[in-house]
Amino acid sequence: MTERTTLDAYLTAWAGADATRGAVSETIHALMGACTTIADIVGHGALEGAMGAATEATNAGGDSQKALDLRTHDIVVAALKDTPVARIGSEEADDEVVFDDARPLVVATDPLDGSSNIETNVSIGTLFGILPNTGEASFLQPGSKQLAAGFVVYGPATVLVLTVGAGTQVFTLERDSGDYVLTDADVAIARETKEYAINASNQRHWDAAVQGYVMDCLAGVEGPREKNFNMRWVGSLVADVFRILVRGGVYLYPGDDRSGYAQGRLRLVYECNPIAFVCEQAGGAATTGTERVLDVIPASLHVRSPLVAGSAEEVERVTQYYAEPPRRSPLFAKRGLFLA
Ligand SMILES: O=P(O)(O)OC[C@H]1O[C@](O)(COP(=O)(O)O)[C@@H](O)[C@@H]1O
Ligand SMILES: [Mg+2]
Ligand SMILES: [Mg+2]
Repeated sequence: MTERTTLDAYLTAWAGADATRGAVSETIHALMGACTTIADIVGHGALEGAMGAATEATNAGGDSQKALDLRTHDIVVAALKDTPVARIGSEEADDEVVFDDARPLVVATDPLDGSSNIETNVSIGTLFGILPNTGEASFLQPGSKQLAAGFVVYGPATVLVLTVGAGTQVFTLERDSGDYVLTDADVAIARETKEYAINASNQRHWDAAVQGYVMDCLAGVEGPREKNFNMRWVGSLVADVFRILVRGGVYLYPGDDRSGYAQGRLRLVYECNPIAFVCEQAGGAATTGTERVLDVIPASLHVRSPLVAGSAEEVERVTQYYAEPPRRSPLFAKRGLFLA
């Protein structure tokens, strides 16, 4: 990269004299202050104490909250207190945090994504979506109304994946200066892929469409896809999607027949929508299986949604399994895999 572009320079150029864009820029700047603090905490690992320890508390989704879930929520809230943000909708608070409804924006956030990976020294992250403040129903706007969205991955490097609706950009935290430096401009997700990501331990609970899709991937060159697939599953949405931005792939968290999982595990407003916006702006796609994620009207702040996101052709292919009656590949019929 010949020219060094910082996040602040990028946002200043994008915002120009536009007041709304200025407010969005200020909000992203404040969010990144929080994320740098979180990156520092995460980077200390066990020296910070038991970050992955379960607390007594549970969130609206029924997950038991870890110490770092609560700490990161507090850090994000504190960082946005004196910004253009009127309200925060966070995974870790049942109710919205309301600052001042005269302000123009609201922020939806999953302050700590990948909670089950905290203790394992595997990448975790923070997701956010910024919406116009429309009052009490602000978080019930579809994801297509997001003014900006993205996520930070706390991995070997701390990276910010950001879209302000003008492509998807990757910035890397330069630890010495504290700057987020543009390291991959206008990311393009490969349209085709031979790699998928799904929690295969739930296979017996999947619907027929996902059963059929994965079965045909597993059939490899001898199957209907006529190519061998690889599988990767980090178990942190942010890390799995970052890999997809880098080398293509598709992430699936479908609904399944476990109790409470009819709409999958992920939350629409602060997980699926930011991912969908980032993927679409990188030339990829995101669907529930039957509907574009960004078109879904959220029933509530914490509502769940199935998610299939990543390489455009592969996402489209998954939607075909939902649209057409599932079939069994001859290979699987012969070998009896997955069959009752
Ligand atoms: O291991 P599971 O239960 O299938 O769920 C994994 C998924 O759940 C999540 O951890 C949900 O996010 P949280 O950690 O914010 O609850 C995703 O990051 C991940 O992809
Ligand atoms: Mg999450
Ligand atoms: Mg979380």
